[in-house]
Amino acid sequence: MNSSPRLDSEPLNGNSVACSLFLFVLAEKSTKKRLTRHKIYREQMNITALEAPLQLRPEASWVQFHLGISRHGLYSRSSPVVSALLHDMRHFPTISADYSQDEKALLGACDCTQIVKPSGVHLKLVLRLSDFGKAMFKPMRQQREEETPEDFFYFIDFQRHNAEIAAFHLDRILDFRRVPPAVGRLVNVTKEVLEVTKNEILQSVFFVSPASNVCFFAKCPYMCKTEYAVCGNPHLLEGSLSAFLPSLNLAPRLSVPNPWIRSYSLAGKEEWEVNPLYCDTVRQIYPYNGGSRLLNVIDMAIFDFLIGNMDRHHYEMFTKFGDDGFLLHLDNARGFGRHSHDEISILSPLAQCCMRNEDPTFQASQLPGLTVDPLGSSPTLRSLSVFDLTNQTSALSSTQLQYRGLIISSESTKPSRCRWVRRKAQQSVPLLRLVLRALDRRLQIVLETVRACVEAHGERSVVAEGAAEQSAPDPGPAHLAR
Ligand SMILES: Nc1ncnc2c1ncn2[C@@H]1O[C@H](COP(=O)(O)OP(=O)(O)OP(=O)(O)O)[C@@H](O)[C@H]1O
Ligand SMILES: [Mn+2]
Repeated sequence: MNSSPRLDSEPLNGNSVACSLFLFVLAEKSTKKRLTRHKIYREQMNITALEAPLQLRPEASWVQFHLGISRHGLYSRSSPVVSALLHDMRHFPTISADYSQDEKALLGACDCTQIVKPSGVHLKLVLRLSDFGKAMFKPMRQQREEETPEDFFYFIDFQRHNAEIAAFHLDRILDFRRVPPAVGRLVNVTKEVLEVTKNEILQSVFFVSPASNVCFFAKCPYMCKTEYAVCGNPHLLEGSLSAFLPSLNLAPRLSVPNPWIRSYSLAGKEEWEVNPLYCDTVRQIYPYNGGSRLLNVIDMAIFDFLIGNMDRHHYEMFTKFGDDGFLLHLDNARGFGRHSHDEISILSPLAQCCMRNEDPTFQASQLPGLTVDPLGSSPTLRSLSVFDLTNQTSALSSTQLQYRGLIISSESTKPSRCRWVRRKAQQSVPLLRLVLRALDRRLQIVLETVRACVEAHGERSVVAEGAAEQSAPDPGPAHLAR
């Protein structure tokens, strides 16, 4: 188990969030030298300074997002914070940019033992916005409508920025609320990254391509070639912004290897791939031998099957919520790669853990967005219509709006770019329909799997009544901030 560095810290409260904000400002103020150097750099580069207003607002959407995290999920069902946060992440100017911690590990700038799996090819940046909120920026690496080639291994698959966005909306529709809010944005890599970053290494990896576009790449020990760079057009680069979780100091998280992890080598096979009774072993081992952890892993498998994500090597949890806290569905960039193929192996935790007796496999409330009727002649899904393009439910229109968010956010940009984005969006409409069809199809497979289990072992031993949270022996604190 790969645990986060500070498991023993005090519970997070509102004061400590405010305190950390002030510490941040103090830290920023105290690094005068660095700022001076940066100022000189900006003057040399003839860059107009984007001065950050040192104003911290406790009502800032990202602060409210952090304070609203509870043992039931990252935000509450009716939380107004999410839309405010999405708006702010899309519109607020950046005041700084840096590599993420795991990318820094590759540069020797931090302790590699604290990093789950450093990845250099996946260029991503941490952007700080003018309200001091942070977001993880994943740039567009391939055309939106491109399917992953059949011969690609999942671990060399591209990261898809739009998969991060779509996964957030699907997770929200399913009522899991375990994916940090994510939004699309056109980032001006010159103004919003190069001109605001204090990281000299990041500054040094910028270059202008033969087509006069501004590009940059990750400094990494392998595959550091300009063909792996990302480029603006000439400055604007489409990407996803995911809201940052509270820092590990304030809200420690565990990173746990997924028991159904895949082999990250060309020929290797993991035990779950060859042993159909693998779940019986997992079920006997802490923490999967009690509480709702195994059910949560099954939730995650269902989510991953729906989005087609084979890259769930670890999951993270807030330590404060204990063993039965929710699993964070972080990093969904390898979802939605192939709408024409359903990867059944992702459902293995659900299929293999179909229980024969005692402990029921499913909580009736497990898929809160779904009405699971495993014995019904045709499995029904309360929110099936949200995936149906012809059925305009409010949930659907919000999803579409977000898919179209990239177009909306481009309206303020240059006309040529607007036309380009609009053309792309038009091209992606048939794709959207294929993805929605895949979701419908996969949902039927999930419900079919549950039904087969019920048919084999009887409903009473498969489906339990009551919420998983209520059955937890020690529910722990309800709120991250209390
Ligand atoms: N929204 C977030 N807030 C805070 N930390 C995050 C967030 N998203 C990701 N991280 C941290 O950054 C790490 C890397 O992120 P992510 O997995 O999305 O990128 P990646 O390039 O796919 O990396 P890897 O190859 O390690 O999976 C995560 O394991 C997590 O600890
Ligand atoms: Mn990843």
